[in-house]
Amino acid sequence: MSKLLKKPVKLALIQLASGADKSHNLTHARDKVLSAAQSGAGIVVLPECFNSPYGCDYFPSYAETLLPSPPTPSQSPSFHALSAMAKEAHVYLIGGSIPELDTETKKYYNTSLTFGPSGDLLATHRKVHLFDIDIPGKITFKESEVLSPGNKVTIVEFPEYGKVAIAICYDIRFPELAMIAARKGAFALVYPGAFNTTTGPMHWKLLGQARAVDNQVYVALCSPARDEDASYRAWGHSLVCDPLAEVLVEAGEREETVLVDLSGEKIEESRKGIPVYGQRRFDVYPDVSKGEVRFEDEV
Ligand SMILES: O=C(O)CCC(=O)C(=O)O
Repeated sequence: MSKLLKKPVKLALIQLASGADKSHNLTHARDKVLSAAQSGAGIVVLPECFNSPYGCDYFPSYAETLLPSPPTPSQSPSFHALSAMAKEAHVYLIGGSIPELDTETKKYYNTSLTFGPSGDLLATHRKVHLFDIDIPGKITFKESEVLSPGNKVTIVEFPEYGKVAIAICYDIRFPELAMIAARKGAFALVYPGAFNTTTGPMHWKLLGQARAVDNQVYVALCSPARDEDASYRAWGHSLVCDPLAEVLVEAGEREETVLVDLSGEKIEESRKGIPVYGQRRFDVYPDVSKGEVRFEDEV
């Protein structure tokens, strides 16, 4: 048995086409999750903001309340839909992300919910690094105008398989999160994300491969499908890199589900062949996974 990934598993990334109608987005996601499970997937991933269009203008009107947990169905229809689809499909479901409103603090977050095959909530990740960029003439985006950042590293244990790290989109640009998760024993880093037609071609695949080669783990990036009429045009190209940073599977721009088999042996082989994993010089520089790392939400 592999140390990190207890048994092989099929991973599905659903490059979902979402629109303005939330309840349609939820039923559409359910259909896709069920069909991924029918194709043999044990772990299924949805994209960032899978229940809404993506953009600062949309966060408040689509936001749902998650706390105290569990929320009621009227506080969070997406929580209940995700829980039900995980249970019905009997999969581990990394439910992309949804806009969240904490009614106590009045703060909005970009939040990912992960459910187990019994429909139980396993993890919540609020996007830690907000997408604030300004490339003149190309793209200016300031999530921090509306959203607040999360404040923890998220690693979730899937009892049948092992540990998976979850972070959202822009979080992938910060290698520390990935390094910490890999050194804490994650076999995969999963990023629901919605890059765009400027930074997508520049960095999407490169960042997936970079996090994989640095950490010798699987890396999965799951985008929404591109909507040419939307104010924010997602890059698409959902992909999975193996621990040698080879891209195993890559979607196009439209709605599509990509499936790939993950095996623990592949992680161990890659680490045996190129043993950087055990050659680090923590006498020369610090190990970011040690010391001040927050794994729990600050209340
Ligand atoms: O980092 C990028 O280029 C895109 C990030 C993004 O779209 C996001 O965080 O939602």
